[in-house]
Amino acid sequence: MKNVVVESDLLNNVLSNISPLDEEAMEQARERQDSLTKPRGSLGRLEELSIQIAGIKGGLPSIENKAVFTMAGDHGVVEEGVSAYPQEVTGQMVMNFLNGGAAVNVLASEAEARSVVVDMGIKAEIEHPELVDMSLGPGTNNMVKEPAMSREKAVKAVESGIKVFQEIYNEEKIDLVAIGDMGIGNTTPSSALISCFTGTDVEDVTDRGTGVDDEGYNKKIDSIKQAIETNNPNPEDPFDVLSKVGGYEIGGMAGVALAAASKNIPVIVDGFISGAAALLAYEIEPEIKNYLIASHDSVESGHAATLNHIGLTELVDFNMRLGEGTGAVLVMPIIQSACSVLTDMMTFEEAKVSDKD
Ligand SMILES: Cc1cc2ncn([C@H]3O[C@H](COP(=O)(O)O)[C@@H](O)[C@H]3O)c2cc1C
Ligand SMILES: O=C(O)c1cccnc1
Repeated sequence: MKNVVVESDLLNNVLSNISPLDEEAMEQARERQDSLTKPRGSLGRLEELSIQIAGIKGGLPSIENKAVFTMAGDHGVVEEGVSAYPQEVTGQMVMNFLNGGAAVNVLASEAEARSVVVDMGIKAEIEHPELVDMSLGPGTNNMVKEPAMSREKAVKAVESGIKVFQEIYNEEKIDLVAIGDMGIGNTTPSSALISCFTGTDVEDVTDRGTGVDDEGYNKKIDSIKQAIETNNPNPEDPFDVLSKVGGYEIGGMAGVALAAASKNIPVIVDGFISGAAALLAYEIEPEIKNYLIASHDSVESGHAATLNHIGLTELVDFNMRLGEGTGAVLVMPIIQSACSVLTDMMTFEEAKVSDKD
């Protein structure tokens, strides 16, 4: 673990329960893969995935219950003109999630995954029985002028993600988790976080998000640079970085990921923003790396810096750049297939197929 001072029993308890993968279970899975009726290694990434998940779960994996956590937050920095869309879209999309009309709903339904929608701090006031209210306020401060949030709120954001996960998990066990985001402007703090944690130049981790024009793109780069200069986040201290240039939903997603890993559950990372959250979780506890599965290669160019830094390789590249958890739920059936191959295929001996000499 990094030298992080964490002022939270809840968080420290979760972190202490993120263990190295079960090597024995992985070796057994590897041996079983090699005994199944196929040339060795012929199912490629599916084999690797099944071995990883066997290591996470400590035995032959079976995946039944799946959930996607879509965490929403608003961002003070939108007043700098960094997004192509107006801020009210955040709340409107949260309503859309609750009414089942968004891309993540459709894809989650295909994957038979439960959709959990969390208000981590949006401007709109929404009353809905299905909305999980963890609001830390009506959006962050404008990070160009001041820290996006206090350190207390940064810790609370991660704790809130942990609490949401634990509550849902206690209702019904989950075998596979996806993290997703909603928050107009949130590619801006994501780029800032990624730049700070990976040491990559701001220009190289900043892209066009919802599709800003050249003017918006330049404002975005200037805002990120200014925010980093004004607040001087310490890259060695993940909560300092989150508080100064982050977002509530980014902290929330990191909390969900850490809590899921502490229960031996694989966590599927979606795109750019969810990637920034995974990176934050990794900076808090590097051991989480083994629990992460990168779903897709976001069009947002800076995503590669995140994946390279953690050491992840995406499963698919579908030219997607939406967020919400869409890419993550899309690959759920692939992950499930990987596990089914390991558990349900017959061995050469069982199927009476001749193995190679
Ligand atoms: C209708 C709509 C639905 C979305 N769903 C996810 N995002 C995505 O776009 C936003 C980030 O891009 P930027 O930083 O450029 O604002 C986030 O809300 C992200 O989840 C959406 C954006 C829009 C407009
Ligand atoms: O990769 C993503 O998740 C993404 C990229 C751009 C805008 N919103 C989300």
